[in-house]
Amino acid sequence: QYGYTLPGWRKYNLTYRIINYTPDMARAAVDEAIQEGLEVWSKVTPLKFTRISKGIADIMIAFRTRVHGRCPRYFDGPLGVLGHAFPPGPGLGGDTHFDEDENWTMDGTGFSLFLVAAHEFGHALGLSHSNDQTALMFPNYVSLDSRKYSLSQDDINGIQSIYG
Ligand SMILES: O=C1CC=C(NS(=O)(=O)c2ccc(-c3ccccc3)cc2)CC1=O
Ligand SMILES: [Ca+2]
Ligand SMILES: [Zn+2]
Repeated sequence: QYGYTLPGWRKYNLTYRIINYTPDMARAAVDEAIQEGLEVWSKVTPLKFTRISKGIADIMIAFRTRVHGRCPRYFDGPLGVLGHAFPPGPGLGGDTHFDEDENWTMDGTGFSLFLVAAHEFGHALGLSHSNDQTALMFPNYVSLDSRKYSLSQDDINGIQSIYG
């Protein structure tokens, strides 16, 4: 059963901004992985994501290492934690950071940015972890072939319990 849900966004039109890029992947590949990670959720809810290239977006996306900016959570170097996202809300709410010390790839060798992004965006939309090991919100990374990846019913029940 999906984890209990935090209050979600009180609007369906959300903006996102990619602050910086990882050198591990082509920019276009990063843009695509982020867009697909968001589409996983917008496909099953009334949510709409609009990309902006400057100013403050609801979901600010950045690649960071160790202690970074005014973020209260830190990264731990290669492996371990791959990313973190803040639940819906003003300011840091919704912001999603990826650990730049990881090897981000789309070919299955390193970590799939698409998969980790989809998981983190689940948090940025208000979902917590699920104990259903087939769920995207399961706490442990399973390197599936992200091409044929789809949401589990548990994820869908969870997100629709907030934005149904
Ligand atoms: O709140 C937390 C705390 C710890 C986390 N660990 S992680 O960054 O290594 C991570 C773990 C699992 C995933 C994942 C799980 C299922 C499918 C795809 C990715 C992504 C990131 C991820 C996270 O969002
Ligand atoms: Ca790490
Ligand atoms: Zn952070």
